[in-house]
Amino acid sequence: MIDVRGLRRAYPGAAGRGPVQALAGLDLHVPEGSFTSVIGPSGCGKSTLLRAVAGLEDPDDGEVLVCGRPPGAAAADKEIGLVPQTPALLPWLTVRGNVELPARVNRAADRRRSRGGAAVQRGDAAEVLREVGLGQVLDRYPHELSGGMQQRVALARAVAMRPRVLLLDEPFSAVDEITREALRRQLLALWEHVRTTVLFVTHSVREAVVLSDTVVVMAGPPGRVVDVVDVGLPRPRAGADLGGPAMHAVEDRLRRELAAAWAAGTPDGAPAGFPETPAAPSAPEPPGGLR
Ligand SMILES: Nc1ncnc2c1ncn2[C@@H]1O[C@H](COP(=O)(O)OP(=O)(O)OP(=O)(O)O)[C@@H](O)[C@H]1O
Repeated sequence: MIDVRGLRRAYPGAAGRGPVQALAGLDLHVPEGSFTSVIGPSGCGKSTLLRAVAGLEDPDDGEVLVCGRPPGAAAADKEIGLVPQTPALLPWLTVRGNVELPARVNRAADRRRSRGGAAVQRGDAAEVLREVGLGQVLDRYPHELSGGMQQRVALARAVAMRPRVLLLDEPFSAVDEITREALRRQLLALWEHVRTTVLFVTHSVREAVVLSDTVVVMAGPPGRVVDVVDVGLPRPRAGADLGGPAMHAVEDRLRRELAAAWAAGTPDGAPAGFPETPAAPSAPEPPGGLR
């Protein structure tokens, strides 16, 4: 569903400095209907990768295909949904209005293209908002919502278009830990319902393991894939009592990989105090385990 081959992307450097090589010949394959997370140290190129898959960054070299087509073409047909780090809702539209907007814009574009032909039918905004627990606030405005609720609106807005590919860039990074856990649960339940192809950028090992089929570990800059880890936990996971030894083993492996990736991406290696030995095994999880 997503194929990235030899992707290179450099940004111009500040005055007197050379360009920043953000991605250095990166390869990635995301199968249809799978949930894939990308983790890696800050600055290793995760967002650049996501933007390239969304069609928002042109590769300097290499190829990106989404649904077998260049990302720009897939995005134009609304086959790609993007949930950014900050929800970017329109303040003059209600919750329902924000979620309906992409479908309205799309219908208008369809009508222009087909001179009044049938509009594309996508998911119902109110139904998707109910799925993310916002059925009671359809007529509220963004400033009346908490940060976590706004992020759920952004998620509902992307999912309502029923995209074949959903891209999420650290969507829960700006909310507190309790809200974050609730959002993870809702994303998991929603995804186990719609089963669209997901590429999810996160800094949280726990989040990556709980949500994903596969976790891609990146190092950099320059950004590259250093490991692809099969999570292998059974589904459905929404509402399941996770947190057993299998889950801790995957988490510990990823923490070791991240420590190595962090050191590899730092010009002088790890700073004093950075753990050189593998992280201690994870503490056992309380029942429910979605932390
Ligand atoms: N517009 C830009 N201009 C110059 N350099 C950039 C630009 N965007 C990103 N970079 C650089 O490219 C590299 C990769 O950035 P990117 O944002 O993709 O990393 P990231 O892994 O998503 O980071 P984080 O986890 O902190 O969000 C970094 O070194 C960053 O400084």
